[in-house]
Amino acid sequence: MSAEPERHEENHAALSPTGTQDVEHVGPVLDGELIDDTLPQPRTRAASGRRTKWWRTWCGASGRLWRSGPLLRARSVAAYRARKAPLDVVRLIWFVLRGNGRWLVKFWNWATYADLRADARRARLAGDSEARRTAQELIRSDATARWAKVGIALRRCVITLRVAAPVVALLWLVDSVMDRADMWPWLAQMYADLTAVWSALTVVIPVVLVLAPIAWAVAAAFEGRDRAPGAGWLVRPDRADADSWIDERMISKALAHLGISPLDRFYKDGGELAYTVVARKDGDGTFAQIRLPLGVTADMVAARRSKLAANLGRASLETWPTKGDEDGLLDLWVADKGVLQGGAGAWPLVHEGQVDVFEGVPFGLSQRGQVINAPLVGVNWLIGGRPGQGKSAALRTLLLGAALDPTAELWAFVMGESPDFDPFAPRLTRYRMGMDDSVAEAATQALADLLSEMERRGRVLGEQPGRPPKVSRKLADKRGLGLHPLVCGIDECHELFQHPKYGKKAAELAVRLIKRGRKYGIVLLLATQSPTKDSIPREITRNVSCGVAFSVADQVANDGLLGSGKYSAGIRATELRINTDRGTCVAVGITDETFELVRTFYVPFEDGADDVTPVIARAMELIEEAGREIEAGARPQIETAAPVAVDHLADIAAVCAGEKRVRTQVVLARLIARNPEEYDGWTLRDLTAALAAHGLAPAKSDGNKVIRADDLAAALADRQRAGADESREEDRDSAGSQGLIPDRSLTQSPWTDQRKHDSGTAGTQQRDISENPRQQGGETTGPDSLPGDADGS
Ligand SMILES: Nc1ncnc2c1ncn2[C@@H]1O[C@H](COP(=O)(O)OP(=O)(O)OP(=O)(O)O)[C@@H](O)[C@H]1O
Repeated sequence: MSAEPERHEENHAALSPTGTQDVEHVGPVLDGELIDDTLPQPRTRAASGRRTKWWRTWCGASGRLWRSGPLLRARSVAAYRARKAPLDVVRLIWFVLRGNGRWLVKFWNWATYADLRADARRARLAGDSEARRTAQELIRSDATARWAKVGIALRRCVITLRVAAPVVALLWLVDSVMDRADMWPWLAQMYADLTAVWSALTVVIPVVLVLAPIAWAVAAAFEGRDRAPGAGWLVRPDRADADSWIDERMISKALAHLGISPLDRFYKDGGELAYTVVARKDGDGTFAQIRLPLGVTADMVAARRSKLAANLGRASLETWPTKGDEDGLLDLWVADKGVLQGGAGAWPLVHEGQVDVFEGVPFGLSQRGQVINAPLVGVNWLIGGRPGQGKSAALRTLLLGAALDPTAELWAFVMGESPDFDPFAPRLTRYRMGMDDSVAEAATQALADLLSEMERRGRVLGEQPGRPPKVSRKLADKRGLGLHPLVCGIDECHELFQHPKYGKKAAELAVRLIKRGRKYGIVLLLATQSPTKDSIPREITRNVSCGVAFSVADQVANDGLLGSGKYSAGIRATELRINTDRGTCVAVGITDETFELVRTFYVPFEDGADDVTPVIARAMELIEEAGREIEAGARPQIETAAPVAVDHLADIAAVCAGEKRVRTQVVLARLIARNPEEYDGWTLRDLTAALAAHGLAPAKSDGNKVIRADDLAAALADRQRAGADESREEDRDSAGSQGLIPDRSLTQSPWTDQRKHDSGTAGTQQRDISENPRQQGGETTGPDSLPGDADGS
């Protein structure tokens, strides 16, 4: 405290000038302002606040950018390259040296005709004097030609020198004796140009002298590089699987160590593989297509799949070397590590949605991670694999999809005691489950009925305008025709085909159906544990369009399900591990790809989890909304489902009556007015097709398309004549037995069968449709007639 006044005085003393006592001395006066820092300082604070805010934003943005994906990748690649730099430099030097070495060898081989000499040597060892002489003559003639070329080149140099030297000497002489100002202007100009050229050369030559060795080194490094194709800089160290990331280099390396001798020779000779499709991301993996060198086929690579998988750092299941369009083209798809272990997720239609079976049913995820909409109409399916790997679940998914199409009719037969399809009962027109003979009999009868139905459908199709070759959505929607999709699933079908009493017949019927039913909207879905030639007829395995193999034990089962030759082509369900890969299958025919590795959707129905019943409930609602129902009484019989065929030609003639020619649009309008049920929805195309069926075509009149009354009259007369001839023929052949007499059971209509089975197996009472099949020990509780319209149309 006492120190303060003293310091004050000292300050005063320091400020007082000497000798002036009575003047009050103060320090220098400074202009200032009293600032009360307790008061707010708005402007300064706001400005600095803005600066801070801006700074924070900038820091945040640059931080985000710094941590962003591309920069992170660029940084990690840069850091990786920096770490590798010393090694890279050493490698580069080695490449340059090796490149020069390779050039030397090439030059030596060229200069000494090493290749021709080798030919001559081989010929001598083989005792082929003719070949040896040819090689020696080639060496001689080549040497003569080569020296001749050298001679010509030398002569040209000498001539050039001879002409150029005197000119240069003369120019130098003139320039040294004459002043440029005294020269003719053109001569002076020429000297000026020459000087300019010379100055340019003095600049360019040193640059070239510096660049040439660099270019030489680059070219030598290129020549001396590792011969495995694929760019090393593609390595992505930031990836978790950087050690096994797939690019051309990795693939080439992996192929080089398969132990295929022609491939090894190819690499030894410095060959480089040609990639017709470079490695690129394809769904959940990488795809590349490689043209294999001489002597190597895709099958040879496929046969060494596990070695290839090991070389690529993958599991066998993740490595798919298959034959491309040609034997020498290798299609290679390699899954991202571990990706196939995840399931396909929930079935997309489990909670909502409807299906058009003509468009397909969501079946699973392909190896590319895309949803596969599996075709149903126009194909047949054979699903197989070891027990408990997902066959029934896959069949159930397909049938569930079909159930969500209100126009589809579903039949199901389970040749064993399994409740897998019980929840379908309300939606099934026929359903039998069990191991007894009656189930085999019912299934065989169903196949026979399907065959009869197929024949009926063939006739109905033949009567349609333009004779369409197959059932389309449009035709399937025409209620009265009875051409709706009819899907019949048989689980554990080997039990049926091996049945001592019905097996042979069932197999025969199934083969006929598979061969011919596709066009008529009749689909057979077969599932089996045992796809051998004894349990499934060869003709079935040969003719099904969609083959699905879950984990199978051997090549026989594999090819039985997927088609012969598939195993050797690398399409192998044997690689699927039992239980581990449950629900994953190899499928052919379900897309345009040669094969698909499918993780199938799973709709649970086990251990108290039941997602199937709600879907079936929805399917029933859809049927109701569409005005259809599955009830025996309201169903039309198959045989009578086809309406009385409408005579299109007669109708057209009728609407044109009294007029010489009528425009096609007018004819169409009149047809619709005459019989809307038949002609509503017809287009000019349908009309043209209906005419074409009788050899007619619209004519042109004043730029319009017309139908001429004369043409119609002639066509009607022709038809009448042909009809008369036909009936005469029939009279002659009164036995009416041309062609094969179909088996009796084939002539029975499904309806007849349904009526028969309405009462269940022999001795049982007719069941109420609300009965539970389980209570019946596998009896059908489903309604047993075809879906149709509520109105019975
Ligand atoms: N796609 C799938 N995803 C996940 N799990 C599945 C899948 N498919 C089937 N599973 C599981 O596998 C079990 C067996 O399936 P499923 O009954 O369909 O096999 P299966 O091959 O028909 O057997 P079996 O030949 O004995 O009838 C199912 O209970 C289910 O747990």
